[in-house]
Amino acid sequence: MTVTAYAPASTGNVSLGYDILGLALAPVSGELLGDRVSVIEETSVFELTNTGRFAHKLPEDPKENIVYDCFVGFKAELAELGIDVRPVKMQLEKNLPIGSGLGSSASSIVAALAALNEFYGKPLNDDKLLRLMGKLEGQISGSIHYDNVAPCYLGGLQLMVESEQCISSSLPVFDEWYWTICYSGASVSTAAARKILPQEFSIKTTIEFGRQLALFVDALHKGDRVLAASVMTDVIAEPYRKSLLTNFDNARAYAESEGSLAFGISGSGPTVFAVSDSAETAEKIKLWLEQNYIQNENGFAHVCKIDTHGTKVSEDV
Ligand SMILES: Nc1ncnc2c1ncn2[C@@H]1O[C@H](COP(=O)(O)OP(=O)(O)OP(=O)(O)O)[C@@H](O)[C@H]1O
Ligand SMILES: N[C@@H](CCO)C(=O)O
Repeated sequence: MTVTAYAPASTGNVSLGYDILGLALAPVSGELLGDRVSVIEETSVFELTNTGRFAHKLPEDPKENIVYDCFVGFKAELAELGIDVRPVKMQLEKNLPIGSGLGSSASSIVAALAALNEFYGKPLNDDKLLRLMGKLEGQISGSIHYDNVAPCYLGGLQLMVESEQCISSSLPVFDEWYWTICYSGASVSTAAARKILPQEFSIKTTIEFGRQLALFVDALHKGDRVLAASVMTDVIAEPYRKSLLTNFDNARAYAESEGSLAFGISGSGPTVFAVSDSAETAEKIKLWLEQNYIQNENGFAHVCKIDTHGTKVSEDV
């Protein structure tokens, strides 16, 4: 029986929470914005076929696809439980662009592991799966960060806890907020965008980062949208990364002139996001970004809400 998992796009950092905050995205149009991975059947040799809009951007060798590493990692975890996993035939529908800032590798990893786990009767619990997802994401970006895999798998707005007991905790969200996202069509390597950041920050920046994050979480729990929006600025990555993004300052200036509540880089970019409290403003910003931020035929924009469901697994998706 074929098992298919859909894992949504995600925004890491959310400006103010570098590596600590992430949220899952669902276009209000109802379109899917995420990868789908199917486990079709057991076979004698591992097989992977790629379909979808961005399949042609994937490595040609299936063994260089992160989905293969997911299979290898999953097999090793099950071996520790005394369960033997035979090679499988898998399919990846690659709907998210690579190096987009939308958690593209995370989406493939999460969908692959969720589908494998379901196919084998759920031998791994959420915690084990999340730790494995983080490890595989770290393999690609150079260091483990859960701010894409956790919201992608669990849905909602997630705060990275990373304790022995728990990887991630779900935060309250504002249903009134719209998240306009726009991918320019360029590719930014997450590993490279991490390398350009300083290894140390001043005490002033450190205090500002902590203050903002604390106030944001407090504001979410109090339901104070004005306070939450007022601290959504990025003192860690944006000052260094924005030079990688063509037309970033103009895009921010336009979004702010239209009354957006916050504007920033999604993950390591080049996707940007704007938060608005009306569908009309969100659509207006989307239109401007489509006309002025997109650079080539690979780009796109969506008005989204937070995807509170996360990964969906089904035997007949
Ligand atoms: N299924 C896959 N999906 C995405 N990238 C993959 C996949 N398999 C292998 N890769 C490789 O992993 C690397 C992903 O790079 P990177 O981490 O910069 O992109 P990303 O995860 O798509 O970024 P982002 O999180 O910003 O969307 C690329 O070198 C790509 O070729
Ligand atoms: N927190 C990660 C997200 C990458 O999508 C980073 O900004 O490098």
